Amino acid sequence: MAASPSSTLVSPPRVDLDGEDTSTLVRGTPEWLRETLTSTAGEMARLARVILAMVVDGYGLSHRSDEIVAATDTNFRMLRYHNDNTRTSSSDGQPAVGLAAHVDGSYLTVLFQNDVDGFEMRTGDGGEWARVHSPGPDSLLVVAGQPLVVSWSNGRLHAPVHRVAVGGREDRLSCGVFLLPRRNLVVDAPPELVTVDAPRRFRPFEYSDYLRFKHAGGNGEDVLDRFAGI
Ligand SMILES: O=C(O)CCC(=O)C(=O)O
Ligand SMILES: [Fe+2]
Repeated sequence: MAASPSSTLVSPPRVDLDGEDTSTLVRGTPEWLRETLTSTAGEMARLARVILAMVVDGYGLSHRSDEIVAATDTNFRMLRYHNDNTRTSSSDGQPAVGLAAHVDGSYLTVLFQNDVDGFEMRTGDGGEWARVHSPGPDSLLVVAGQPLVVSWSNGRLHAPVHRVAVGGREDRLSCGVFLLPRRNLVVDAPPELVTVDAPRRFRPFEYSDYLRFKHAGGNGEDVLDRFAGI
């Protein structure tokens, strides 16, 4: 059996960067770190919005990008995966897992990590796990989430199943900005992306309803199809 995620994952509450109070981000941390975290999180959120606008533009919908980007929220999360050499792998040969396999419920997620790899994506439909090696400290990883698959690509983009494997010599540290549709936004494919050759793949839904369903219905790749697939 792989180790339970909760035994290795230190997950502070997510922080709403667009809300009034970001103090929970850094409660009890020194001023210099507070400033670093706040500005890092803010820049990552800005980048996430630029990338969303690029995706929207890329589908020929640049006239909509301001409106789409304005209807987003972000939150920031810091994660520490404790090194534990005793659990390098489980009895079935699988690596110990620090964060269980899931798909993201954000439009997109921008991740930054220290030099301890562990992020893995499942290739194709239920295929092998592939380790994503960080090319260096100047790099960020961008992961598409399910709302992006629905609304800004009508199924053309893929939201990968991913997880974090642990077992190295040092702790893995990562932080991520999650760019989310506003809770009451209706997530839907724009008419421009629905054609005879590419019929509508998902029914429109309110984002908060999707989140509720996802939290109750698990993290599997099929959540979106079960919830809104046509
Ligand atoms: O910590 C990581 O590298 C991945 C985190 C992640 O996938 C998530 O929080 O959704
Ligand atoms: Fe994720």
